[in-house]
Order: sequence, then structure tokens, then C-alpha cells
Amino acid sequence: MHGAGNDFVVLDLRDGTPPPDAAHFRLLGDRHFGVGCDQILTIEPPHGREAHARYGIWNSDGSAAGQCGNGARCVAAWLAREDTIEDASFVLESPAGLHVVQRVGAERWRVGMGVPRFAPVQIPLAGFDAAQDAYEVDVEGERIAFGAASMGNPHALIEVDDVDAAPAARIGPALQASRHFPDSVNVGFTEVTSRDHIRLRVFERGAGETLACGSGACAAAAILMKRGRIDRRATVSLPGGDLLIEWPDDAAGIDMTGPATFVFDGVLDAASTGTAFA
Ligand SMILES: N[C@H](CCC[C@H](N)C(=O)O)C(=O)O
Repeated sequence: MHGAGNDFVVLDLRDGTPPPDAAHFRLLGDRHFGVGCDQILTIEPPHGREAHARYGIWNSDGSAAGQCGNGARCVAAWLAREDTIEDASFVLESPAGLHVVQRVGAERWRVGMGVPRFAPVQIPLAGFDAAQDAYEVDVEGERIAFGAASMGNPHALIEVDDVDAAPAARIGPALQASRHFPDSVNVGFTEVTSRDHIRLRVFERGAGETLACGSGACAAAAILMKRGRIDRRATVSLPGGDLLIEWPDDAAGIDMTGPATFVFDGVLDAASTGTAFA
């Protein structure tokens, strides 16, 4: 499946199949020796009673993640088809919490992504005590100014004049390796084009630059909305497609709306996980 070009292998593990180990996740994510994807999404029985199912997120380098916005929409679409869910909306559980998901079109879903967090300790961002609209650190001899937020996973955002010319492949890994981000970080580069539209590229933790990052779009919009740079309803244009982000006020959760597309279905051989995927 993919969400605006951010592609996934979805593993339905609700039959009790044990999740793959990190090596298998890396193999699944490998575009030459495996299936190939940015992240693997595991579907498991929920821990609580409110949710229909729980999803886990594994980057293609095998590392675990706390949130995946594009993945949430794909899991919702998978479950709606697999379990023939007729309800207009239902609840999913992720490592970041509970999310109401709602089909708003043939292949379009709205996801309640929760309240963004800005305290350095919640991101985590080391070396700063209190939340700031902008931080500055030295990276590779360059002074980098950025905003930071967590959607259940860490995000840094750098404003640029031309997003196409952003040094994502250089500054992305350098910021990820910085002592300021003990859990690494997803690095967004954004160009504000109007009060209700931004362009965004994201060099993701554990996957490199992807065609779209849902939690990154939420974090970028929240940082810019908090700075007063854009309105509380904005379109985020990523290389793989557009996402609509709505954040009525600082205490509210963020709603993200965007596509979820099936690519193919299959069953992995028993040597790997013996599980269906799409
Ligand atoms: N690379 C991210 C996880 C995937 C997020 C992204 N694909 C999304 O749609 O939010 C991390 O390690 O936090």
C-alpha cells in the first residue's frame, strides 16, 4: 500500500503470527533483496476495548517508530476492506495513542493524529530546557535554525526559500546524528507559499527521504501554525501528493486527511513470516 507515495508492507498478525525480527523487517524493506517499502506496518489485536485494532510501525532499516500518519490511513483502509467495516468511523490504536479514522472518499481517509507536543523532553530534544518557536544548533560547521515537535515520533522543521533546492541529503543525516536528537529525528524542509499552503520534503528517520511523511506534515503544519505563519487549515504538498492538515487550536488534536492506495496482496513464505501483506 501507499499513502501519497510513502509505501508500506502491511502485515496482518492478528492470527497470532509472531512479528518478524529486525533482520526480517530490513529484508522486507529492501527494494532489491526483499519486497521493498519505506515502512512495515503490523496489525495486531488492540490492547484496549475502544480500538478495532492496533498497528505497529517499523522503518525499512528495522528500527521501530512511534507514529506513522500515512500508515494510519493505509491500516484503516486495509481493515475496512479485510473486516468489511461498514461504520462511518472507527478507532485504531498506535504506540502514540488512540486515533479516530473516517473514510471521506473512495481512497481518502481522515485520521485524528492527536495533540502535537513541543516540550524538548517530549520530542526528545537535548540541550534545551523549554519549548521555543525556533532552536539553533551547529551542524557540520553550519548554524541551523529549526522548529521541533512530536506526533509520537520526533520531528525537526527547517524553513527554506526553495524546497526543491533544500540540502535534505546533507543536513538530514547530519541533524539526525546530532547530540541534540538522542532518538534521531525526522527532518522536514518547508517552503511557505501562502497562508493555507506549504511545500514539504522529509528526510525520515530509518528510511531516508520519502515521497511523503504524514506525521511530518502534521508536525510541520503545527510548528508553522504556532508561529502564526499559516492558518489553522492548510494543504501540505509533498513530492508524492497533498495532505490536508487541520488544527483548530493548540489544545486540540490534529486532523490529517489524505489518500490510502492498495498496490498488491501476497503471502510471505513461511521462512520469513508466513503472513499476508499488501
Ligand atoms: N520514519 C518515522 C516513521 C514513519 C513516519 C511517516 N512515514 C509518516 O507517514 O508519518 C520515524 O522513524 O519516526
